[in-house]
Amino acid sequence: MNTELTAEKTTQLKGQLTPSKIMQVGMGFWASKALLSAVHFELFTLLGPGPLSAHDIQEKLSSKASIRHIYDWLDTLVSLGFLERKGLLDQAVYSNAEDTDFFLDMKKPGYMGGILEMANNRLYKHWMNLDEALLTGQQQNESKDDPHGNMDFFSKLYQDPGKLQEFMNAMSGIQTGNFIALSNKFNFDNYSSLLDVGGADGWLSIQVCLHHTDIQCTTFDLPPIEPLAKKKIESYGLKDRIQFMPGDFFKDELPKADIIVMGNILHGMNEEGKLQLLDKVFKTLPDGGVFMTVENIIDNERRQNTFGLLMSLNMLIENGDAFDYTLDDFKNWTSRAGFKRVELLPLSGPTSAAIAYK
Ligand SMILES: Nc1ncnc2c1ncn2[C@@H]1O[C@H](CSCC[C@H]([NH3+])C(=O)O)[C@@H](O)[C@H]1O
Repeated sequence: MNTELTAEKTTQLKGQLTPSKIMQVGMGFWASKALLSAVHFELFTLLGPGPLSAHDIQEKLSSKASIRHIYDWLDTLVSLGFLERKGLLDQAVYSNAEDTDFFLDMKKPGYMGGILEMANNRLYKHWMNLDEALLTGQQQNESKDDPHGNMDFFSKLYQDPGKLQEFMNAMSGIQTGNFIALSNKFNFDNYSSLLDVGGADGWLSIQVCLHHTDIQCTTFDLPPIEPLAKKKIESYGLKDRIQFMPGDFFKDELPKADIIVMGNILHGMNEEGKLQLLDKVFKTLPDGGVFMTVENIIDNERRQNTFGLLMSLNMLIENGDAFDYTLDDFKNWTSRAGFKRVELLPLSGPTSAAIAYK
């Protein structure tokens, strides 16, 4: 059978094709930025107490843009489902949609906008240089001119207290659902101690302790984090159960624990750094101990987890030669370190816990 496409068939085929997905993704930064600006201006917090008109919003933002453009921005957010609206233009009042009210009102406990604040303030402009990153393999963030890789950019980032706090909030924002899911899904009953390496302000330890009364946690991170972590741990009344230990996971010994967790740590390393940390973790754990990472583990076929794949490109932007990985990769590295078996525990959305048993 002649399988060549005739001119007529090609035209027919093209008739069925539409560029809508290409346009949606290609121009997706418009929609992304409209939402990120709303987070930046705390629009969903402004609307927390109740509906406002476009004029009210313009005034509260001290905006000098035309009211027409304020309508355009707000109605974009309506069309995307992030706002609700009654009436039209000068008769309209705007209110939060259910999800933005829950997750993006800073005055509500479910607020997770930290990651979007950081996306607006840092990642958006660093991603502008993805072309350069793909050609050079070099990181494109604040440490672009002095790159060292393997998460070394933190020493520079943390010199700015605003950026330090913003980064902590971003990490809590992106991981809250995952840490709660991990606390619910993993059986912590057989273990009495947990160490969270690179535990930031202690959010994972807090969630585990809130869900399980018999476990003691240590959260290990760089010294500048200590005051923020202690404050947060105390605010949950957990200072007797969660200890902050300052240190450098490459240079210092890790404290002993039955379970060692790393959330979004291994992906920030090149392969050598990953193997070095895994060796250290294996030596620190007792027999029967457990190691788990909480990351956007890419599916083994590398076709499904778009967010995980994009996160890996984000690691190129942030660290140069660092990358996210599949469960097969994890199995390969952990078995080289000496672990017996691995399993995958899906958490929320694109994130899973990859678990290795000693
Ligand atoms: N060399 C290092 N030693 C200890 N902590 C580090 C080091 N380099 C980076 N970090 C910390 O690693 C964390 C990476 S971000 C991940 C934070 C958290 N585990 C979460 O899942 O949300 C940050 O809190 C950094 O301060």
